[in-house]
Amino acid sequence: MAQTRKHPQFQCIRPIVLVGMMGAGKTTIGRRLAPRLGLPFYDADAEIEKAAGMRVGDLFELHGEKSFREGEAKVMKRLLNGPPHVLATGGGAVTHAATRALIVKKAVSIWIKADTDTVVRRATRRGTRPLLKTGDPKKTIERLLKQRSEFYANADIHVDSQPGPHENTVALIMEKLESWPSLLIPVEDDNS
Ligand SMILES: Nc1ncnc2c1ncn2[C@@H]1O[C@H](COP(=O)(O)OP(=O)(O)O)[C@@H](O)[C@H]1O
Ligand SMILES: O=C(O)C1=C[C@@H](OP(=O)(O)O)[C@@H](O)[C@H](O)C1
Ligand SMILES: [Mg+2]
Repeated sequence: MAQTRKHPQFQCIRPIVLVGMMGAGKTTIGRRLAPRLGLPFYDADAEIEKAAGMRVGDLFELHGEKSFREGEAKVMKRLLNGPPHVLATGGGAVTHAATRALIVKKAVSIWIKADTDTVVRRATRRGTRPLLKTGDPKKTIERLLKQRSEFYANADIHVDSQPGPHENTVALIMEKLESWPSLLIPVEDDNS
């Protein structure tokens, strides 16, 4: 569900897209970042689930990864062609060439990074990631990271997932966005 809070000091004029591996914290951090920017929050997986009327795991099981990727690309296109927002992508969204091009054209992208063991621990916690249900999760993560690193590395901003409260990672991202040219535009204070 989209969440907005008005920010009195600036308007963020481009979508902010979070990329990175499963378990890096895109959904968790994105949800907290959006109100700081006065933007609505969207999670690509949640949007796919809404459109398909089923959970990501069931989509993979019933229709396969290819069909999921098609749905994911459609959702990314719809959101990125809309007004500014914070968008947490699924870890594999960047494997789609048109999606990558759209991110470059429309958004400021942020790669949330975490080491492999951290990613494995976090991503396997709830058993909701179909790609980690079979085989050795660590080997799967290492393989996917090899395939995807060059795409993640193309992100405009790189941020290491911070230890401690989520707010630490949000604060680091805010710092970087504040110095990103022509992104946060000052707005008039109505009361002045
Ligand atoms: N900086 C962090 N420190 C500790 N735990 C985190 C951090 N970021 C995310 N998590 C936890 O890791 C798990 C996966 O996070 P999630 O936001 O779903 O990742 P993603 O969307 O990138 O797959 C969640 O349980 C979340 O609370
Ligand atoms: O890395 C991937 O291919 C996937 C990541 C998941 O999202 P998160 O990155 O939010 O876990 C979800 O889209 C699906 O399970 C596939
Ligand atoms: Mg997520």
